[in-house]
Amino acid sequence: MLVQFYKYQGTGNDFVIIDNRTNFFPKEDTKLIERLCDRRFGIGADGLMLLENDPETDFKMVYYNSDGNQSTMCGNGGRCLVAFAKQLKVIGDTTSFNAVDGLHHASVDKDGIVSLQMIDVDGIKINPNYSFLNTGSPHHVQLVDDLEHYNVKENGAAIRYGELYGKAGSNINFVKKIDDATFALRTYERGVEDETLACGTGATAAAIAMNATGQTDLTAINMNVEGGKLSVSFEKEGDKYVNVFLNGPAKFVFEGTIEI
Ligand SMILES: N[C@H](CCC[C@H](N)C(=O)O)C(=O)O
Repeated sequence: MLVQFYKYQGTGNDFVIIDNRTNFFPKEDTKLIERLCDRRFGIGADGLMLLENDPETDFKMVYYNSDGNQSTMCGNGGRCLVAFAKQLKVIGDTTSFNAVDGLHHASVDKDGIVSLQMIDVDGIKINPNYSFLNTGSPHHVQLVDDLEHYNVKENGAAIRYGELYGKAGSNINFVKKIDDATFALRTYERGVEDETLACGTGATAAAIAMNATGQTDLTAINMNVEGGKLSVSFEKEGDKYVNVFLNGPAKFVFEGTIEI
């Protein structure tokens, strides 16, 4: 079967997107999804998303990591899917959609910046050398001095597969403070099993963790990632973080067809 696909990227976190509103796609075929994400034998991407119909909202988001397994929420993927839905004229400049972690609202501004509301965050675990929180996906966050030269893949894999996070694992974020309003971030992503150029739920987790651990008192924070610039804003309600938004570009790269 010949399938139309669309390639999007959000600050270098890249995705294959397929319009699956007719429910034709073989969602259980892990090997197929892994091949479509393979950068030599397939299209190449950090993840694959299906746009599907949803009875309550504009659409449903289904997300798979490049290992072919369905996974938890993808922030950059969610932003790219909103841009795709706008391209398809499924939505205008604002939308509500359902994803694995529930209902999301989003908007697209005149410059194509997509602002995605993330889930509320509470129950942050703060340890002396790292924090752990869930922003739709699980994230370990730790400060690193020489982030530029840090071996993210080796050190990230060691923590992700170590005793801290058991079978489920976690995404691993390494952060460096630039100033009170800006942090640099590099992320080892679970399910990609490598560093990605950006991680949206990771940027969200890092920004909240920097506030929760007193690195900054600000609630609107710039996150400089390898693939560009994201920003995160939120409000504190006691120990909870609400009205959490992940903002940044989400760009169409190319479209094509592929035999599956
Ligand atoms: N790899 C993540 C999901 C994608 C997260 C990332 N691409 C984002 O933008 O949030 C996980 O399995 O927890």
